[in-house]
Amino acid sequence: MTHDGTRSSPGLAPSPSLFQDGPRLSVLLPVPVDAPYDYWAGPDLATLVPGDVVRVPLGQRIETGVVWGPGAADLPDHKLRPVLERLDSPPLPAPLRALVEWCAAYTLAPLGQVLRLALSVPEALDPPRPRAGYRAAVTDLADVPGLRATDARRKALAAAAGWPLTEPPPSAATLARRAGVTPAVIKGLAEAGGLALVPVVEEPVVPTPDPRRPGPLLSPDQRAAAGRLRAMVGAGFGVALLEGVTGSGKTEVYFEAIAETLAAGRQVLVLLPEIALTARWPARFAGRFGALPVPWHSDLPRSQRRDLWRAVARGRAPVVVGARSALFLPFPDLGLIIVDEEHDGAFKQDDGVPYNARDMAVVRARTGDLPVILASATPALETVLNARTGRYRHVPLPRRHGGARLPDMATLDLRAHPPEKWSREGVPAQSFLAPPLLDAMVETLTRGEQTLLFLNRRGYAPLTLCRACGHRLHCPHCSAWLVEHRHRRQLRCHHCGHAIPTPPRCPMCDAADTLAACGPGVERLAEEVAARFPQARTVVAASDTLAGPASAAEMMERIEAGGVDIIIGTQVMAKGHHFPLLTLVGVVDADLGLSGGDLRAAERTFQLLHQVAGRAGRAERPGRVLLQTTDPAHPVMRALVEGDAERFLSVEAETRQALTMPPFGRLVALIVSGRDEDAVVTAGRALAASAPRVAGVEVLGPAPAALALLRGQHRHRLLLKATRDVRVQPLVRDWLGATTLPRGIRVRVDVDPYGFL
Ligand SMILES: Nc1ncnc2c1ncn2[C@@H]1O[C@H](COP(=O)(O)OP(=O)(O)OP(=O)(O)O)[C@@H](O)[C@H]1O
Ligand SMILES: [Zn+2]
Repeated sequence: MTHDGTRSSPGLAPSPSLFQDGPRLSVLLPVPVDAPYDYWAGPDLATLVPGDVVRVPLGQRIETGVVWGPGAADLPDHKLRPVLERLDSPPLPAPLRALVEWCAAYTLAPLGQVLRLALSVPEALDPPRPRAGYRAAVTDLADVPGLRATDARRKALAAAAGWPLTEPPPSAATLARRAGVTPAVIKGLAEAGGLALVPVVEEPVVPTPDPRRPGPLLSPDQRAAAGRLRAMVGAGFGVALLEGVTGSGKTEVYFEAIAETLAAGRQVLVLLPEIALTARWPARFAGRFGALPVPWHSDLPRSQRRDLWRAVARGRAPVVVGARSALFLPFPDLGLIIVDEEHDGAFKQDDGVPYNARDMAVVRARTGDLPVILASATPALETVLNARTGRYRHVPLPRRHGGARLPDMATLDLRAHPPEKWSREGVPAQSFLAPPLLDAMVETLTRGEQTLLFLNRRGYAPLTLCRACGHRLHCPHCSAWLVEHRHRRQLRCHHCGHAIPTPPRCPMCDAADTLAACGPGVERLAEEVAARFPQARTVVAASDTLAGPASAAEMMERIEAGGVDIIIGTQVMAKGHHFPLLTLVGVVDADLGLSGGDLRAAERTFQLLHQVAGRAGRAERPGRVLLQTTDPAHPVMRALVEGDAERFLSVEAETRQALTMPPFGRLVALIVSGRDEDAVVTAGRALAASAPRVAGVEVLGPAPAALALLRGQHRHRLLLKATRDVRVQPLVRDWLGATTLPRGIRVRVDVDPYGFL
């Protein structure tokens, strides 16, 4: 992991005048190419500078690209094609171009493909299309020849004449509403010449947060932390790890650094995992600064993204809060980056360019010479080590705000306390809640407090099995079981989305009524809770049961206001939320994330469960957490119960060091995929045979990937493991460059792989 600020960044060297050697320059196109192409600028375009957005011919097409630098001169003059035009968009800022270069060099993705992340909304580069506005063309209707002065027309003209000059001329609909007439009246009057049609280019209105609004009174701990973060603003590149226990007020503290940056007139970027579902963050920000931040994520409508992209590029968006892709927005004057929940795996992008937004945020901070704050209650091991070695400033918040205590954690051994069946219409049904957890739920309900049952599994049951023949229903395109979603009466693949209606008979042996659900998902848990606590107000919160950000926010408000007794939730409930009445957290299957060969399985489970536990007892009432497990002695369970993150991380670090695993070593995964399994195996073996033989480098595999079949593609994996001093990128580049792949076979490179799918 190299998000440590040690490598030099390409592209930051001052670019010489582009036209030193004649009007030749290079243009990078957002297509999968490794380098920019040369073009000729012509006398009209002699003022082009790097970053300018231009249109150029490419083959038979016209493409939009970015002026990257002087030409490479590897093409004779007469073959050069001309730049067609420069678009009226601010140049892509130099620090962003440097990030694009860095990201491509690090991830080995084609340079043009990374540029595409920065030009994610191409229509934002087109000149904004004007809309029709109407203003009065006459002072009196009598001045319009041949027009009958009706009451409606009079009202329309009066409304247009009275429109404030400080505001853009209104649309037909707006003016009609103001005048109390139909839009047809407005249009008719315009045709007759009583109103003039004017083109109006409307800039989206981005509200301005006010940094001078007073924040809450900070505790001495918080004040000290905020002071250190404030001091970093304006002082150039620096990384701080803001490590605060759950409920310690990390958000309030980094808000102070945001205030400092805004007061200096610079922009702020806040990266959050799963933005759509943490809809409370913008409201909280607005509470502090009196205006909403600009949101950025893939669920926004395209037209809105176009407007926001433009606003950011023109420096008119003071604060952007977004998912990882917000990192590639063209901020002209970024002054601070915050990565909240920095340990979250959602910052790693798995398809397209496989980058980790947390690491790239550090790179962006360096290319822009600005500070970045990584906030977490359970920072990633690599971040902790960077803080320990002093590479990052460590800013701790050791206590919960307002004297709230951290919750009491205990394991609940499922072998000693097996769940007891409950009765569904007289038929015994399997239970997933052990008696001590049920007792705790009863106590909590009696006190009028809330329970969160945490189970990180969507749907009704993760596996459906035929009791007659033993057949397991799996996805035809993936090596994965189909997950039952009982509400929708479907079985779905959570990897490719394949869905079938729940079959009435076994598709293998055709027996009727033999298909049985195995294991719990949140829907199945909800069924048990409804039967055992019929009076309780229960909600299920999972990414597929929340209809969108608005309904998620509505549910969170209801929970906060005490309108819910029992919450059954997946990881969307794990972080960020602050529910004062929530005092009991039951983790239904604490062992769930620990199986599988994932390098970070233990670390991730620890982080996730710690986060979930942190939802309990955040206000006056103390909280309690019960972890249902079959292995209470597991180091993760012990670290959680003993509240000893430090020791857990030390053990984890020792283990990884012994195995030269990240962050003590480097990993690059190569996924070989194709429709024909034999061809995939052969290509995998050929790659292994030509693997680099260098000291400190080891190549493992090929072996079937954990998802050996995904969307109909067979997948085998090779893993290159190297000591930290090895620069893996040139090795992998040469290795793949020397290999010719048979048709239909693809190799996907993933530097610092996260998921081990
Ligand atoms: N100084 C303060 N004055 C008033 N309220 C505060 C103060 N500090 C924190 N709080 C409140 O305490 C709660 C927890 O704070 P916050 O959400 O910032 O903590 P956090 O460390 O980000 O929590 P987590 O990591 O668990 O999400 C919030 O409701 C916040 O408004
Ligand atoms: Zn599938």
